[in-house]
Amino acid sequence: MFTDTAHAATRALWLASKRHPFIQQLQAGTLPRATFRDYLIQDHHYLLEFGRLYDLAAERCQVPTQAAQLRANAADLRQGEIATRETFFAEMAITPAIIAATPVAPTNYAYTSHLYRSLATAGVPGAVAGLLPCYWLYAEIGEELATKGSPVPIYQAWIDSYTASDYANAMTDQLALANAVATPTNQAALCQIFKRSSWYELNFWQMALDHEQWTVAKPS
Ligand SMILES: Cc1ncc(CN)c(N)n1
Repeated sequence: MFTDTAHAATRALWLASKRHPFIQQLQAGTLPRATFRDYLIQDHHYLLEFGRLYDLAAERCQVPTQAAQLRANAADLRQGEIATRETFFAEMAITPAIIAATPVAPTNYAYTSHLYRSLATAGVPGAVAGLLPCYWLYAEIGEELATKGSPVPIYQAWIDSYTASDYANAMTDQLALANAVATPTNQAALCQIFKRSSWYELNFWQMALDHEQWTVAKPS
């Protein structure tokens, strides 16, 4: 199955994400609040693009049941993960104006661009493969962190949001969709896309930890 192959091919990258200092500090409660705040702002930009990708993939999808699932995924994302973050934003004094004034950081821009590229070059299966590590890796990180928890309530709430049953159900549907769109012909390309998304997931933690900025000048 495609998901087994992709998961096996990215084991080392995923382990690096699970052991990343951002995750370790979040679990220990030592992650600076300013770092988490910046992560939330960048991640909001990311999640908006994620929803748009689902919409675009749904528009292009020729299989009605899969198109319906992609549309449902977009709705679930907006009513679930994106909506959940509103309580975090209130606690961290993150306003729509602050989000709008914060440029998308280079790694975030590159990751979301990779997702659009995956749709452009490998169609709906490419988008599905590119989006899958986002769900799946966070579910695994949430599961691992849940066993220890975090002493900081907002970090614990973040962990809880990835172990909630609706997130787990969405995960199962994503895996089934990925296996449905994979074929012997496209599987190698999908695996490459999945791997690259996994690499960007790892770099996203580092981006947040570094408060990454455009080094020369922000493109307008
Ligand atoms: C970058 C990133 N990757 C994954 C997730 C979990 N949906 C997220 N919120 N942000």
